[in-house]
Amino acid sequence: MPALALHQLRTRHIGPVDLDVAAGECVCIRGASGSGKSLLLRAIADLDPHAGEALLDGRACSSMPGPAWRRRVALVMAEGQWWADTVGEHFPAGCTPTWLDRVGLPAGALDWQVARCSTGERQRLALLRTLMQGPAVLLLDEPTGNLDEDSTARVEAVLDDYRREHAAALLWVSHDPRQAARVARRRFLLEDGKLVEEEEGGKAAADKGKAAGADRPPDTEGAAW
Ligand SMILES: Nc1ncnc2c1ncn2[C@@H]1O[C@H](COP(=O)(O)OP(=O)(O)OP(=O)(O)O)[C@@H](O)[C@H]1O
Repeated sequence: MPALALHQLRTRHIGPVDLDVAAGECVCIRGASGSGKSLLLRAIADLDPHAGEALLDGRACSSMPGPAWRRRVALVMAEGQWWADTVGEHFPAGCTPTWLDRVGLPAGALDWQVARCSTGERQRLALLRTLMQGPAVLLLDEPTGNLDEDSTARVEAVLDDYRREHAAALLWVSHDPRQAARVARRRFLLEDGKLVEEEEGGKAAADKGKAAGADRPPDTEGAAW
């Protein structure tokens, strides 16, 4: 059974989308600006109205309260949302220096005022905040969009470790085809509201049918922590 399953999902401009993401798998979605990648992730997170169904381990989103769904199927937006003055107030369970170091931030970052954080710092902190909740599915909206090369490599490594350690399903939106090739074996283009699977080398597959990956073994070897 796939960790995340989308059945005929439709939202504004998008769909129907059918997609399975196995536990421990990372699937990448690219597409032109305005093609609807963020809309699709927001619909899966049950933040926008949609038709069709998203399921987590066979359990329908529509059978769960929205906040409970989003704790398990977490959307990580570019810079996250911030409601208190200091970074640490957004980490009720804390965050170890190890985690902060792994994304290139000092231990003292929890004491920072949110207002002083750069966009790249907010992006990494928002990601850590989500990982601390231990979601089963990560919906990643350009998670390295504001980062330099070194920070991008760090975030890719942290997400890869999280995927392996938690057998998490990752749906990763990226504009960078090289990043897509690094992080995901199955990659899709969002075109005219439909997901089209890319073949090796980046060419879109002729088969625009169901994008199912449940028959593939999850890539969970070699957990690093
Ligand atoms: N609340 C809204 N009301 C009306 N149109 C919207 C709304 N939100 C998004 N759109 C439109 O839907 C389309 C898809 O937007 P979306 O943000 O999903 O694109 P995207 O593929 O993520 O783009 P980018 O790569 O630039 O981030 C855009 O044309 C956008 O203007």
